[in-house]
Amino acid sequence: MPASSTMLLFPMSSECVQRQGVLEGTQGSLEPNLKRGRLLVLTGPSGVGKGTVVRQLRQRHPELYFSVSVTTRSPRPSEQEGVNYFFRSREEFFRLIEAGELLEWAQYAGNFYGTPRDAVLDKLSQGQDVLLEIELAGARQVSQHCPEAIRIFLSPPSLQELERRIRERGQDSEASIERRLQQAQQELDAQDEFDYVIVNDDLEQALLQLETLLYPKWPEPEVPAT
Ligand SMILES: Nc1nc2c(ncn2[C@@H]2O[C@H](COP(=O)(O)OP(=O)(O)O)[C@@H](O)[C@H]2O)c(=O)[nH]1
Ligand SMILES: Nc1ncnc2c1ncn2[C@@H]1O[C@H](COP(=O)(O)OP(=O)(O)O)[C@@H](O)[C@H]1O
Repeated sequence: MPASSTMLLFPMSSECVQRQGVLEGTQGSLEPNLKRGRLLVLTGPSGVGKGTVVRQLRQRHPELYFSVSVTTRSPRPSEQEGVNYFFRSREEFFRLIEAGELLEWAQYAGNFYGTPRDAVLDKLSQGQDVLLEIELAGARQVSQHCPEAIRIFLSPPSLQELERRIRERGQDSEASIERRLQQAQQELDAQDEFDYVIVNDDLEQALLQLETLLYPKWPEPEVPAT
């Protein structure tokens, strides 16, 4: 597994924000010095622990806006409408695509998933950091539109452990588990495209790495000796 890369974080600036101005009809009227939020993209194979990491991160950083996606997948017993996803019919999902209401969308393991555009762009323009937890094809679309997005790949310690986690979670049918595992290798092969790779072996360590890269503590200025 590749180690975490050491690229610096970039502030939100160009295309994504310009598109935002165009889309919202606000270009030119935006406060030039308004601090933009950062767009953070978390990707990784099913079962690696994205949801677990995101839950913990949100508890520690309630100021982070988590984008709730739209999906055509049926809710799992533990999931709630509007909290985990907006669960919609395929017809409604395709209507959202047609209406340009999704920032990105993709098909994954037989279902469709997409990011509601307006909420994300509103929060960014208000200076709030936004977190997307999305799969590979969606992450690639975001990279094209918003090259400043900070892309993080969560990787498992091994494929065996990945399978163990998906099975232990006990939320998916056997067919759905098979589809997710088939997809996993393709996703792992693409991890070098990301700005950072974090291996989720020990959960606390992975969270710490994620927090360190998202919220780096700048060195205190040295106090001159008197
Ligand atoms: N492209 C895209 N992928 C999404 C979106 N929301 C969730 N996903 C991804 O879809 C995949 C399947 O999600 P889900 O059915 O919840 O399964 P899980 O990852 O096994 O918990 C995961 O990789 C999610 O990160 C979205 O809005 N857009
Ligand atoms: N570091 C870890 N070590 C062991 N188990 C983990 C770890 N991170 C997550 N899990 C477990 O793995 C399973 C899948 O995690 P989940 O967050 O649902 O993955 P994803 O959202 O990526 O599909 C869950 O049962 C979760 O408790």
